Amino acid sequence: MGYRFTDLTDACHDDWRAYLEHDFVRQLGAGTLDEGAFRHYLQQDYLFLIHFARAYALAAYKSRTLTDLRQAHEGLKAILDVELDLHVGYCREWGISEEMLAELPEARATMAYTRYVLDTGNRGDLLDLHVALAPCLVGYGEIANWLNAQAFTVRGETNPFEAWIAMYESEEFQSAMLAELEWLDARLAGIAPARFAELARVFRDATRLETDFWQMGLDRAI
Ligand SMILES: Cc1ncc(C[n+]2csc(CCO)c2C)c(N)n1
Repeated sequence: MGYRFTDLTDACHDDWRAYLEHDFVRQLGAGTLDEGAFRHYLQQDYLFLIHFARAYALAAYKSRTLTDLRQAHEGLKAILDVELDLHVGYCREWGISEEMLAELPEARATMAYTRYVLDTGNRGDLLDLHVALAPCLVGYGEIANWLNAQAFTVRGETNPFEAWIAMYESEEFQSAMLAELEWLDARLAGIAPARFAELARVFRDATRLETDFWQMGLDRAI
């Protein structure tokens, strides 16, 4: 019997749901999230994205096939050439200047999560690294879909966080998420139970660090 991505979420069901359904996410969907908390999250997310780009560079280094090397290169380019600019533009709309972003102190939750991902990729292989990144890549797509299914979610102009939800429900983002799921399902299909247990631990750790990232936003913690 082969493993698949859903076996990772099943193996840490409560942690996975706690991340997807966090108060930060609920308040964002309802449009009631404190704007200062959202601004704090956006600022730390800028630092997160920079380390995420480094993780793609590590994925390039860890690649054993030209296909994986190209995929990592595309991911790195997408963040450096497109997503960071979009994020800086979005921050500007929320009153956060590029100068402020350049001066930001890094919150402990940001450090913990991003360095955990990089360390997991460093000591492990490309699959370890992808599994450490999966709560980020797959989780945000699932969060947008989950929010859309909740009665409390407010869509449209009246929700100040409409653009955030729209970004992660977009066809472009959802198809990137599906491509990642396909990649993971193909690799997980051939592994032994002991290897699955290692990966399930990585996935659970990274999921809990995503939850801490939401909490850091809510608490405006540094
Ligand atoms: C804490 C945190 N976790 C996940 C994401 C989502 N995200 C960041 S980079 C990326 C892949 C490249 O598009 C995705 C899905 C985020 N923004 N912040």
